[in-house]
Amino acid sequence: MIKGHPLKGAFIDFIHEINGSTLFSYVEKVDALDPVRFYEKGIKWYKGERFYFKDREGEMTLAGLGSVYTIQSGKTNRFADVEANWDALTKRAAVHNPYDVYGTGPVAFGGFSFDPEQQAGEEWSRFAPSFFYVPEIMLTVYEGETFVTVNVLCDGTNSLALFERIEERKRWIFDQNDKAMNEKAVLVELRSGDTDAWKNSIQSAIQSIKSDEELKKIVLARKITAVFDEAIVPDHVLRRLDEEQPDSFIFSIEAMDSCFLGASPERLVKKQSRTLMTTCLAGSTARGATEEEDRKLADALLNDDKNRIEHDYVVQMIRREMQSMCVSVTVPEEPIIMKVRDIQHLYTPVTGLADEFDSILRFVERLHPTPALGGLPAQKALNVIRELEPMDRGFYAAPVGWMDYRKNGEFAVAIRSGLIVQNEAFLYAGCGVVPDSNPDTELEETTMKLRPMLRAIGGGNE
Ligand SMILES: C=C(O[C@@H]1C=C(C(=O)O)C=C[C@H]1O)C(=O)O
Ligand SMILES: [Mg+2]
Repeated sequence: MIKGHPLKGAFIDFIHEINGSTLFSYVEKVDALDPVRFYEKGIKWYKGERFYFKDREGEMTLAGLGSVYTIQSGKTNRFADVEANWDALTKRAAVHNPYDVYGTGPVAFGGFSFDPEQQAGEEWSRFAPSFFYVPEIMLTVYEGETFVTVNVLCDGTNSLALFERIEERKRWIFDQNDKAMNEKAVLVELRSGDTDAWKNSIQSAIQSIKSDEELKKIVLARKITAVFDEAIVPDHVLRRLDEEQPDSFIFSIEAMDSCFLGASPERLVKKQSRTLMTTCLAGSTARGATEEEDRKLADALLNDDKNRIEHDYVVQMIRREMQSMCVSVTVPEEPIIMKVRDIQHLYTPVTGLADEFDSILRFVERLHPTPALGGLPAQKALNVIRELEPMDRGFYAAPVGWMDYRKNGEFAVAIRSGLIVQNEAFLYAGCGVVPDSNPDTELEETTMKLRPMLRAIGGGNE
């Protein structure tokens, strides 16, 4: 800690008293700094250990650098294990947070894989069935104000030198005015996979639904691979997503040499004190070239039986789960339209009131996967997905986000996303299959959903 820092005395007392490793966390209010720039600058010391998360309303952004503490779990019991691990750390932490603003103080960022029972794909080797880390330095922008949180994991042996090092890095990040990086890898090949085989799997899913009275919907996804001439710099992709998709969640999570990132329109769940927000998002159509065409497409979507059914299964499940966990739940009668740059969706926002001390993870566990990404009922749909999808979804379509030391936090559904490993990018898109699905139309829908990531990595469709 630098000389004269107001928390120096508190820190010295703290390191003398601790027994085992304990978190010392402090929050300061700082001048505004572009959070993408903060993330980019962090590459100097924290490459492979950075995250970014911006909500779709633009109300809050988090950017984290470094990893002072990691939480991972096995395939089973993962929500309870993560919760217990995080609780144990935060209960003993010394937190100096005079601001008490949402998203400041100790935060763990990460997520859960879509389906831990899916056969592990090599490209996802850096991502455990659940994977979270606590940053060393984190920037929070909340309603226009900027805060920085510093987390130090003290084990009784580290000294003030560790604080000095972090403070020095922090100062460099805020002071140094270096230029943004802008060189760019060139796309050499786009592998779309076997689209005929994929359409056959849609047909098989339709058959599965028709032959099982209980099974209503299955979401199937596909993966494309973009190969570049040299290593892709994920920072460039993040910056482009942030600029090109102002109405989406923007997220990025680095895990050593891999980076998973995307621009998702879909909130899984947000908890702020007693208030819960979640989203039913399913049913899709294109954007129009003119305002009038755009409106016509939206009207057609609102009145289309196939898409309304696809959407309604999501509403049914989310309403049921939320009612079982909340004291009150509000679900609008009819969906509205959500528009993002390349696509429009049927959208039903859901809110609820729960106990302040309920954990965000309880909601994540109960809601994931919603029928927007898995199907209805979830377990049966997952069995069909395991059988028909020849890939590991990894963190695609899964909960990605953050939780704080007060059981609050927010998770997006990590769609419109891709995994970057060296010079390859794996991009994913899926669609909701119901008996009236048409394989050609579903293929087109997934192509449309791939566009934001393709544009951001520089793979055409500007
Ligand atoms: C599965 C994806 O998107 C989901 C499927 C939708 C649909 O089938 O209409 C719409 C929104 C998302 O909930 C994806 O983007 O990969
Ligand atoms: Mg659809």
